[in-house]
Amino acid sequence: MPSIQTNGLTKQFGDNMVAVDDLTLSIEKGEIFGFLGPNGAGKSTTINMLLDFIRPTEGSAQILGMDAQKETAAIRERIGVLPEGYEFDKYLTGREYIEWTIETKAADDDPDEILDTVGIRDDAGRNASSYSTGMQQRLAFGMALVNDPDLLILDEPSAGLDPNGIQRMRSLIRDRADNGTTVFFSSHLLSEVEAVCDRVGVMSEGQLVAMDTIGELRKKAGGRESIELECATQPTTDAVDDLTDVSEVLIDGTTLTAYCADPAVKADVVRQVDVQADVVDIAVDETSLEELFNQYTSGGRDGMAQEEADTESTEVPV
Ligand SMILES: Nc1ncnc2c1ncn2[C@@H]1O[C@H](COP(=O)(O)OP(=O)(O)OP(=O)(O)O)[C@@H](O)[C@H]1O
Repeated sequence: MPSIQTNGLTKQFGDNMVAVDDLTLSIEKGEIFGFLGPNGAGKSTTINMLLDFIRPTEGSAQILGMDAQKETAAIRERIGVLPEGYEFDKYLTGREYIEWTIETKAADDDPDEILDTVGIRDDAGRNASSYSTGMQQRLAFGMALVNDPDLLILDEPSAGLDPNGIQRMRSLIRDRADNGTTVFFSSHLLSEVEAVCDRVGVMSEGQLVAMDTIGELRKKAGGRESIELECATQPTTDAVDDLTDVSEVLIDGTTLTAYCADPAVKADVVRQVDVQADVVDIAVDETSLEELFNQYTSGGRDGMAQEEADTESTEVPV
């Protein structure tokens, strides 16, 4: 049984805004799934439907085998949620928030242990509203960990965290997943996702345009490599115009950058440019995560993104 299963999940706001469009995905127990996408891609709307904060226009979602709309109370008992921008009021301390969550979930966690785990025990007696953004994020994460949930749903978990906090969050996520907890988290931080996720889904304009491991996404994106040549004189694009596997050429002064669809063409690029402008230095770069992300999200339902969407939709178990 998948921990999260959605079938054709769709949310339309008003007449024109389709925030989530026909989303079908399946996330297995113990998996760490990164839900990626630029601002406005539909990540939070999806999470809000999974949590029954808003109702889908069409489609359905099951959480831990239960209907997300009909069995909300039973689901809440078994999941931990870190919402985006949790707002703490000025009446409760950090410890009281953890104690309140333990009570609400009828759990038997030790508040100090959780405060220690997320690194805010020393500040537990202070009003949570006076915490820095990162400390509030740690506290909200601590609340999500109460009752050792079977599924953690985290909306932008590293928002506001310093490098130490991000590191702690990553290792906690890994630990929990190793113990069988499923983790679903949204992020627009590609490095974050690559560091911790088993698999990612990429959203763009409400649609799931790709779903795979980062390594596979990189491969499917063409594994585009760039080669940067520093020349003695200014090169022109003529030197590489005839090479079909060069997808793009940029010239900046005496530097020529060629993007190669097939890595094997790099040697030809060097040879041709050397004849024309005398190559003095060479640097090679794999597709950066940033570029990869742009390739998947800039095309929307057109171009490569569409091909990926079509491929992926046949692979999604329903
Ligand atoms: N209540 C609403 N009414 C109308 N439009 C909405 C509503 N909520 C979200 N939207 C729109 O739906 C789209 C998806 O928004 P959503 O918040 O799900 O994106 P997101 O991927 O979580 O973005 P971010 O990374 O910025 O949080 C956006 O265009 C947003 O403006």
